[in-house]
Amino acid sequence: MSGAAHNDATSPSFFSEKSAKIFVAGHRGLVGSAIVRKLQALGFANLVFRTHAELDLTRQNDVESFFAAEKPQFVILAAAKVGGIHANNTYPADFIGVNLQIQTNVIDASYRFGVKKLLFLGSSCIYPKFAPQPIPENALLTGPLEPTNEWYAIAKIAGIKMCQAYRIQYKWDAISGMPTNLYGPHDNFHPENSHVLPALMRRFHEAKVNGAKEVVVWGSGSPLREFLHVDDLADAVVFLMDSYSGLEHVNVGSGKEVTIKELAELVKEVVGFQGQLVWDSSKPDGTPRKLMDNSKLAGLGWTPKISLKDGLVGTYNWYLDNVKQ
Ligand SMILES: NC(=O)C1=CN([C@@H]2O[C@H](COP(=O)(O)OP(=O)(O)OC[C@H]3O[C@@H](n4cnc5c(N)ncnc54)[C@H](OP(=O)(O)O)[C@@H]3O)[C@@H](O)[C@H]2O)C=CC1
Ligand SMILES: C[C@H]1O[C@H](OP(=O)(O)OP(=O)(O)OC[C@H]2O[C@@H](n3cnc4c(=O)[nH]c(N)nc43)[C@H](O)[C@@H]2O)[C@@H](O)[C@@H](O)C1=O
Repeated sequence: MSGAAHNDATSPSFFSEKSAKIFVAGHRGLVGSAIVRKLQALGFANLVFRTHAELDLTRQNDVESFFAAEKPQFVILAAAKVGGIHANNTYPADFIGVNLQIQTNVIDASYRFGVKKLLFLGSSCIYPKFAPQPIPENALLTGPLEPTNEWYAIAKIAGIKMCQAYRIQYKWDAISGMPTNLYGPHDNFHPENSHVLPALMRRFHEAKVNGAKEVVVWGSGSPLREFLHVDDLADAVVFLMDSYSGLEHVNVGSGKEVTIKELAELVKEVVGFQGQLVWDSSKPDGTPRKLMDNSKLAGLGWTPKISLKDGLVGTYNWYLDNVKQ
């Protein structure tokens, strides 16, 4: 599917609108907080936020009242029900239901209350479990999904399609970015419900301070994952807000993959844990590989900057300053 045929729904340069009102939904999360840092660093001075407690985005009437009162000009949708493989597998109703509600309410209200441009965030899990590697954007809907995250993936696919439908029917500038696995400051370090990287960072840190000899790591260690620092993702998001107005979603990745075993060894080294890894094969591996084809974004002129090693060191320093007890 080509975006070019529907490139008629465009906005003036995002970067030239530094005083425009921008709603960053999910501004306290991993991604939302990085986008806020990036926008502030670029000089955007009219950002609007609501915490989950102030505005539950699953509540349609409250979302509409917010848009009617605030009338944002741009929306970056980084609010979602998010979690790692265990959370996705354990709470399927939340992952499909909450995400469909949030994105439907925010996308529809954005259109109806005059937002110029919206960016929706999906995830690399939208692609079939056995998609060609690296995965091009047009692999979407070409095969069965990975069962551990199909509920979340279906919601995210619906979000992409809703943006496309509003773009086609209303000539409205809604775009979608598909990030790979992310990490960085303000990640969720929950022992069970988080993603692998923060989970291991916490587990190795706690083992180091408690003098434990072993740390348990889930699965076989053989799955491959592509990791991108969230500050690179935020840079890509503002780049897309400025440079892209197409129908098709855009992959956002680092282009580099590691096995979970290699990741575990790297996190162990950064944290300084001296003991052994023990593999818990009762836990699911999930999809075997999901390296994204980033050539579309590279062709538009964007590439990532932060290496996994540098990103891990920075994230561990942030963890030491902000999370550990
Ligand atoms: N983390 C990752 O590896 C990846 C993330 N993404 C995408 O990036 C986006 C952001 O993810 P990430 O930052 O990691 O997630 P986080 O869980 O860190 O942040 C999500 C944010 O959404 C808010 N939120 C959740 N539910 C509601 C609600 N009902 N009403 C209002 N706010 C709500 C949360 O607030 P509260 O905590 O108070 O509930 C939180 O601030 C998501 O769309 C996700 O799919 C894509 C690929 C990978
Ligand atoms: C971003 C992405 O995130 C999720 O998909 P995932 O990539 O499978 O995510 P994950 O980070 O949880 O696991 C990656 C791998 O790592 C292994 N693993 C080892 N030890 C731990 C561990 O301690 N915790 C976790 N969570 N995983 C571990 C784990 O068994 C798996 O093989 C989706 O739900 C999906 O919806 C999505 O979009």
